[in-house]
Amino acid sequence: MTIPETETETEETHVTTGATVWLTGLPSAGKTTIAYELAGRLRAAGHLVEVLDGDEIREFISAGLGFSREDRHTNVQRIGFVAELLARNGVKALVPVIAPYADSREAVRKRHEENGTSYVEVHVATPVEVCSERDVKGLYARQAAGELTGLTGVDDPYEEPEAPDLRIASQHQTVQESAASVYALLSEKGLA
Ligand SMILES: Nc1ncnc2c1ncn2[C@@H]1O[C@H](COP(=O)(O)OS(=O)(=O)O)[C@@H](OP(=O)(O)O)[C@H]1O
Ligand SMILES: Nc1ncnc2c1ncn2[C@@H]1O[C@H](COP(=O)(O)OP(=O)(O)O)[C@@H](O)[C@H]1O
Repeated sequence: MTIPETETETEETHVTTGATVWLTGLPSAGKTTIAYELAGRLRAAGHLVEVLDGDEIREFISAGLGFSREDRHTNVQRIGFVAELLARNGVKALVPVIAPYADSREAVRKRHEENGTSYVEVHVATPVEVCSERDVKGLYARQAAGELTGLTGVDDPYEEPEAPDLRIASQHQTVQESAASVYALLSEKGLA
């Protein structure tokens, strides 16, 4: 069978080194913004990219789950499963998801290791004071007003990664600088 020329060209121009890049951090830390900025840069360089946005995942794959420790763990394992599938098949799976518990994140890392799939952990380490000022979705204000409990980093735990591949102090950087630092890390690791 003759492969149409256009398909051949498409295959040749795509970078197919897959990896999961997990951006963990507090609400409003900058996870989603950095993920989409990085996605644009990677796509421009020919990478296959998917962003597994926490809000979208909770609407579909994790519909019905809340924010208890158990539900957050289940949510993170489901996302980790999908990310690993994508990464194993040549996609850069960018995951801007809080993932507040170290054991949940470790289980995802282990699953990647078992499958020989690259996994990169980025801690978007914006301090809670800055996050609550940004308050992109108004969650910090709602918590302060007593309309919401169990907000990560305020009255619910966030276990900081002890040894992430990269820690980003987004309060001292532009979005472009933060995304560039993740891109540079991927380059160092031979993934970009
Ligand atoms: N109680 C509480 N704590 C933390 N976050 C909350 C809560 N209620 C709603 N939200 C919003 O839910 C968004 C998705 O959360 P995640 O799936 O990333 O959380 S988790 O990893 O399962 O803990 C998360 O998105 P981001 O703000 O982008 O981090 C929050 O905006
Ligand atoms: N260096 C930076 N990296 C990421 N976001 C930043 C940075 N500096 C300022 N911001 C701002 O912080 C906010 C982060 O929101 P968002 O990405 O939705 O956070 P999260 O996904 O962690 O909840 C955005 O308004 C973004 O423009």
